[in-house]
Amino acid sequence: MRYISTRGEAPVLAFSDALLAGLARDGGLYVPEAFPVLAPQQIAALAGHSYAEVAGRVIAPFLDGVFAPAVLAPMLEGAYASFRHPATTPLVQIAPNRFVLELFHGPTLAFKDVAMQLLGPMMDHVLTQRDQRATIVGATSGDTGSAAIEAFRGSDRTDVFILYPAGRVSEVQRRQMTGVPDANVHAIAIEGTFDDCQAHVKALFNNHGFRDRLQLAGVNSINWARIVAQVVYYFVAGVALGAPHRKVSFVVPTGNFGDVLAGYVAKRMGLPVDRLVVATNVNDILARTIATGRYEVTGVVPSSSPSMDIQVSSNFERVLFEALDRDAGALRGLMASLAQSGAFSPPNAAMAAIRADFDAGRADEVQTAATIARVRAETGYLLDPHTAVAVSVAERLPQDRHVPQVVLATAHPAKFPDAVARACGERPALPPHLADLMERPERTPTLPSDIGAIEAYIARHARAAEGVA
Ligand SMILES: Cc1ncc(COP(=O)(O)O)c(C=O)c1O
Ligand SMILES: N[C@@H](CCOP(=O)(O)O)C(=O)O
Repeated sequence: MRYISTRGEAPVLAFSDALLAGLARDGGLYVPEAFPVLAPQQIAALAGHSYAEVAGRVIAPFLDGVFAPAVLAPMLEGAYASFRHPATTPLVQIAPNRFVLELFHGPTLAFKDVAMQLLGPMMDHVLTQRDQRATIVGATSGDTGSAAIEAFRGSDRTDVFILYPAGRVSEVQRRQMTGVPDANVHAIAIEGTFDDCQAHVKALFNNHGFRDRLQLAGVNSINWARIVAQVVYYFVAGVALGAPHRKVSFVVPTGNFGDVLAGYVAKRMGLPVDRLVVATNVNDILARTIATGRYEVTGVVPSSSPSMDIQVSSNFERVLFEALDRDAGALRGLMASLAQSGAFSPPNAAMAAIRADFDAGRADEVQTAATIARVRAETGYLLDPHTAVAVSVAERLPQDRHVPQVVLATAHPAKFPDAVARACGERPALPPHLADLMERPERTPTLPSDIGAIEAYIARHARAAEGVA
């Protein structure tokens, strides 16, 4: 399996290079040359296996044989041993034919751990083989940052620089990043929005001199390995609910489009997915695009689901590439229009292709809070605000009673205690391993939203340019 850029002008890479590359050198995103397909018998045979075993079978076709089976199996076992639930990502029924897929049992209480706990050892393995260091740069609206820090803290091969929007993540999210003492971890507050942070990360990759000197690597969902690792839980949930013999729909709280893209990849790989529902908060660029056919960036509005306070949605580029029949030139045109005017309109045929797989909806702040309160009162289940956005959207869509609907529960409610308390009067407690989080000393510089200042900070603190000691 080789990896090509959505913009068609970057080198074709093997998996191990795509793993370390982050953004492609032409500004595009890496995708596999073709999607591997699992036959119905192979999908049926996933039933009854552990999460790590299913992961091995789903991920293997993407890996180019980079990891020998004797390396990959323990890597996967180790990654998912850090989860606090024996099923890793359990399904919980909350209504007739509606389930939540709990993705938050990892160390930092959000779905990002599912991929990041694997990305850490994968990168470490490749860097060790090459006797190389990397400088990891990432942007976060709250969850990617803590998951990446947890996965890479203390590593001698990597320094981690995470840009987060000052004052726009929850206190728990901030402290999970800033309360980590390891010297290779740098959580940097940026005076701007998540979109600013993400634009800066892309600018760092697009500065090829800086990128090569610091050996930059990315852990956002621009990294294809993040997407692949997330494909696994769609198979796990689908098989548990009857796939390949029965279709399943997924409702996905969405910001950067990485998670729902993983569902699309699962479908392309043969999982019988009926609908993929993109659920947004008031930052609804994706819901608007799917409704109107025009992708138009507006300002980011802070919400009670801050991890989805995103307007420039990176991975939409990957699905657009597919919808354009992989016409990289046409994609470059749309991206040039985005850069120039903050908007583009895909051709009608591309929008029709997108709508063939995706539905979309939005939930505002009142709907989100009301959903948390009502679901708690009616079922006893406590939703986090991101999951509540998706449940609210799911409840307002027509549902096929023959198709089970899975809502992805992307975060533990204890990450957002203030928003949950405002909604239903209860303040969820952090699990024991984070019980002292609020007392841990914080370490976080604040920088202006300025690429020069960010580059200078990273260059001063990264060890990659020095080589391996
Ligand atoms: C809790 C939570 N839910 C949903 C999302 C949206 O996921 P994606 O950006 O993959 O669309 C995020 C951030 O990515 C998140 O942290
Ligand atoms: N919601 C994310 C934003 C970054 O998304 P990613 O999937 O591209 O890493 C966050 O919580 O940081």
